[in-house]
Amino acid sequence: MLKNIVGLVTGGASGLGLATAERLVREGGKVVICDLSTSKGADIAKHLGNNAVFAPVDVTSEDDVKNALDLCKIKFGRLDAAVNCAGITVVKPALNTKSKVIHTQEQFIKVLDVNIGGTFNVMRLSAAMMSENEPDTEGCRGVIINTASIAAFDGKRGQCAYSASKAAVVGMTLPAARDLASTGIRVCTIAPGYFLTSMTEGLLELNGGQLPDSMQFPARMGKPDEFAMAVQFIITNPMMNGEVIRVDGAVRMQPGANL
Ligand SMILES: CCCCCCCCCCCCC[C@H](O)CC(=O)SCCNC(=O)CCNC(=O)[C@H](O)C(C)(C)COP(=O)(O)OP(=O)(O)OC[C@H]1O[C@@H](n2cnc3c(N)ncnc32)[C@H](O)[C@@H]1OP(=O)(O)O
Ligand SMILES: NC(=O)c1ccc[n+]([C@@H]2O[C@H](COP(=O)([O-])OP(=O)(O)OC[C@H]3O[C@@H](n4cnc5c(N)ncnc54)[C@H](O)[C@@H]3O)[C@@H](O)[C@H]2O)c1
Repeated sequence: MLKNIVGLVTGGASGLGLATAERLVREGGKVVICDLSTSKGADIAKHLGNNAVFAPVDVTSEDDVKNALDLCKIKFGRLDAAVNCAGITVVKPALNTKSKVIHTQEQFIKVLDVNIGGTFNVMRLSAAMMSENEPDTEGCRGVIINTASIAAFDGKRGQCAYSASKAAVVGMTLPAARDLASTGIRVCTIAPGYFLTSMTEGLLELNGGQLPDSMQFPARMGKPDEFAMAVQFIITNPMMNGEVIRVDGAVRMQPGANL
């Protein structure tokens, strides 16, 4: 149960973030859906009803995130959980050994800016708002959940930028938990494997409809709500802090193309 939990979910208009927003509302909570102004976030919030509101946010923008937190305060009065799902990827070898095309520095930096900078921006500003909460019986004032990827550990060819960004999200988990412990704010990271979202759609087709041999069990793509179940577990378990959890069916990515 997430009754009366007020959450803020970035990337909440699609995929894993959307599933998280839907589960929050379904389980009795409230949610600020943060996503790009070009996303379907407004329609999604309207569909979810009075316990959901949309805030147009680029997670790399301090003003956008501050405006979303102000909206959260006005609409719901507090913030208990921030879930960073917003993220992008670039699939490109540092050097394509066949075409001799070199990965651009701009593309590399852009991925880091959104995936690392955006995550940190939301973490720091959300923590400031959570620190105003009255602590619960455990002394807890809030929880922050970031999204890495198994690519942080098993990066494939073409994933230098993406894997670097997700390894950084992994790397921030413990220091952030240490920074915020005295305020009673917990910080965890989920490292998903293959989940069926718009980010991964077409991957299976590109792979000739074949799942990777390294997929163990269950031998299928994950469902976005199975990610949201992990979010609910972390929110509701006071001992979950400073840890990274792979949610991947024991898959370990191999070097090659696609999956
Ligand atoms: C361009 C579209 C690609 C597919 C789109 C994928 C969308 C990505 C969505 C990711 C979302 C994140 C999901 C989540 O976090 C979990 C994951 O990370 S899922 C994994 C997602 N997959 C990827 O990110 C892509 C992985 N990489 C590739 O698909 C390809 O490597 C490439 C980057 C598209 C480059 O393709 P190619 O240039 O054809 O090179 P290949 O890697 O396929 O190799 C072809 C051939 O050459 C040999 N070779 C290539 N590079 C090297 C090298 N540096 N050294 C030695 N040999 C090399 C390679 O062995 C192959 O030979 P073969 O095996 O065929 O004999
Ligand atoms: N799908 C998977 O298999 C998988 C696996 C591991 C990790 N992840 C990670 O999970 C997160 C969610 O991915 P998804 O699969 O749901 O992808 P998705 O593309 O369906 O959703 C990502 C959302 O983030 C939003 N977004 C992108 N840049 C933004 C920005 N600058 N500001 C605000 N919002 C922004 C997009 O508009 C989109 O709605 C990402 O961080 C991704 O790297 C996904």
